[in-house]
Amino acid sequence: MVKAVVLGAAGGIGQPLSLLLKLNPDVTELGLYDIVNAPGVAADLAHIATPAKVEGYLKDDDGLQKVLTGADVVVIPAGIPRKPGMSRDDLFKTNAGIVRDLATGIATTAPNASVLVISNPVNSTVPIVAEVFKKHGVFDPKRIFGVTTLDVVRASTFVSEILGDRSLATSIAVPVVGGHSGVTIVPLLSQSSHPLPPGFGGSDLEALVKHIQFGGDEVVKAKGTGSATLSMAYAGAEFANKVILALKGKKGIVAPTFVHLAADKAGGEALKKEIGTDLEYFSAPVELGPNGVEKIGGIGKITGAEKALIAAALPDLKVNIDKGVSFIEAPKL
Ligand SMILES: NC(=O)c1ccc[n+]([C@@H]2O[C@H](COP(=O)([O-])OP(=O)(O)OC[C@H]3O[C@@H](n4cnc5c(N)ncnc54)[C@H](O)[C@@H]3O)[C@@H](O)[C@H]2O)c1
Ligand SMILES: O=C(O)C[C@H](O)C(=O)O
Repeated sequence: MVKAVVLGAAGGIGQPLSLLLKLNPDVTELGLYDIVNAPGVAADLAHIATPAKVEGYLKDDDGLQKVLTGADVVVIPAGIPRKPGMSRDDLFKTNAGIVRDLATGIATTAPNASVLVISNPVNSTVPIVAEVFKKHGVFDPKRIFGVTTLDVVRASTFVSEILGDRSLATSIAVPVVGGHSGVTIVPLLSQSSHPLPPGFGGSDLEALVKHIQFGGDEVVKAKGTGSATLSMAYAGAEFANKVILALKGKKGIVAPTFVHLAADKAGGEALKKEIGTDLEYFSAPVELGPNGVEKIGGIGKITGAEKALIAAALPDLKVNIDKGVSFIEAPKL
């Protein structure tokens, strides 16, 4: 029995993500919440012949509390998206408050749920959720995840294009570490499961790295009115389905995700040493388990250029993380 909940379920990401979660046969209950249209989206999805019972709620009549009751996995795509010319950080002033309020609802009604944060800026919204949980005395770093899967999906797709075989895209795995914005997105292409062609390097490699780091900007520019929704729904469902499988006891599932490094003390400390930082959050390959984060993996062998990319990511990451933490200012634990 798994209850999955989507907060922001009527939005551009929320609707296709809810559809994909409805298709997961392990989901027995699907709770949808939004400030608009969630009951309608729920009524529509409820007719799909898969096991999940679907319910939709609005803010009135304690909708947030109702949807979160009994939740095992809560995915948050609530909040405004970018328009051309905006950075993800420009979304902070609107989305920080939205995420804080939703996290407060989770902390009080479903403190043991795994929380998957999609709302941008992820590098700041994940610390916001953590600080809210600390304030309520229910902080468990093993259960709070920043969803960076779209960067991994983009890396697989773009590498398959370079290899000239798109059919490989679903089997190509490239670890993407750091965070989820611009230069904090660090693809470790030297560790691609399918190596790049011999001689691929120099400006071609730099262009590929930029394509992955700024893939989100490309979509924002092409759409003109918002950001990636369909590819994000795909990526969000892929990550949520992994979390659900691990929750149900499947072993050995590893995925990059932005986590508090105390989620695995030994792994987190080793990672900090490896990358030379005292940051509390980083996206790293994480082994998932029934209680959330099982193990934080290291970076492993990387090239000099990749070391430089990690070093370039750290200052921005620190600014983003500090901004999220100070927005809530929980008492230090
Ligand atoms: N992590 C990632 O890789 C990634 C990728 C794409 C988009 N995003 C982010 O996801 C967020 C959503 O993007 P979108 O395109 O779906 O936006 P959208 O505007 O289409 O949908 C957002 C939804 O959130 C709802 N909402 C707003 N305030 C709410 C609240 N307090 N409670 C519940 N619901 C609320 C809105 O009513 C709307 O339905 C944005 O912040 C965007 O930047 C993240
Ligand atoms: O680019 C954005 O603002 C949305 C998202 O973070 C993405 O990477 O597509």
